[in-house]
Amino acid sequence: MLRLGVNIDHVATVRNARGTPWPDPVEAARVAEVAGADGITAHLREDRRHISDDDIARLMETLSAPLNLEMAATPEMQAIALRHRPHAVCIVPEKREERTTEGGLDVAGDAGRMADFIAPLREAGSRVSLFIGHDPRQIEAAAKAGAAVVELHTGAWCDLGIEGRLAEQQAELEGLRAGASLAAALGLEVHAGHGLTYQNVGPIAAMPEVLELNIGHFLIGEAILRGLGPAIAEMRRCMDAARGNAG
Ligand SMILES: CC(=O)[C@@H](O)[C@H](O)COP(=O)(O)O
Ligand SMILES: NCC(=O)COP(=O)(O)O
Repeated sequence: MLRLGVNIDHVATVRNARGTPWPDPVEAARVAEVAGADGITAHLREDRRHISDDDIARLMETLSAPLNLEMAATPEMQAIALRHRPHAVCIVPEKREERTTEGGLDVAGDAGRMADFIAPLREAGSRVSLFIGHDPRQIEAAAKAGAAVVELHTGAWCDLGIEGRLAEQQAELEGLRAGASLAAALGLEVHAGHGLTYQNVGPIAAMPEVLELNIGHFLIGEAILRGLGPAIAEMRRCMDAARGNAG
């Protein structure tokens, strides 16, 4: 079964554009759960541009589905994760000036620090995931650092499709396939996400090693047009069709 984690960050983006309490990402999480999301993902950025500390506290209080807290590898974020002990913590690279998460973590170049950062989170009971590209060096380093999961960054695959660079997109897909297979062989659970849409989710969902997709920006955009529940149902249909278990 391929799980769908719904990322609610950009409900908070709309809320924060006006400084009102609405739309509430926690209410969006509740709607997503009812619509069949297997989990909720929220990225608490250091600059708090969308999800806030209070959102994380309320998600922890009210959510039945597992929460996947995305965060940078900083002492501040580690303390927040240790206080809340979410089901999963996904460590992502973060740059203040970026529009969205660019590339994956450099685990190989920072192996000791990453292992030290992961250990207390794991001891606190959170499943630790590292958001990385498909470079074999990074996957091997993630396994050595003690991660339970790797989430493969699908952003480049998605962007190459938008730009019509189809040969390069195919090469990127081959890299993701090889990465998924290596990660599973090393005993890591494999997730994928970033930039996924109804149109491009198929080849990623079809990879047998991938057990979870985290999808946000596109789904929240679709929710404006057709409602969050129907948008999630359509994404689930696309995922199931690609996985070969369409009803
Ligand atoms: C880590 C990741 O891929 C997503 O959580 C994404 O970062 C959503 O947040 P932004 O759109 O602010 O990058
Ligand atoms: N980790 C990826 C994620 O949570 C959602 O990314 P996006 O669909 O908002 O690009």
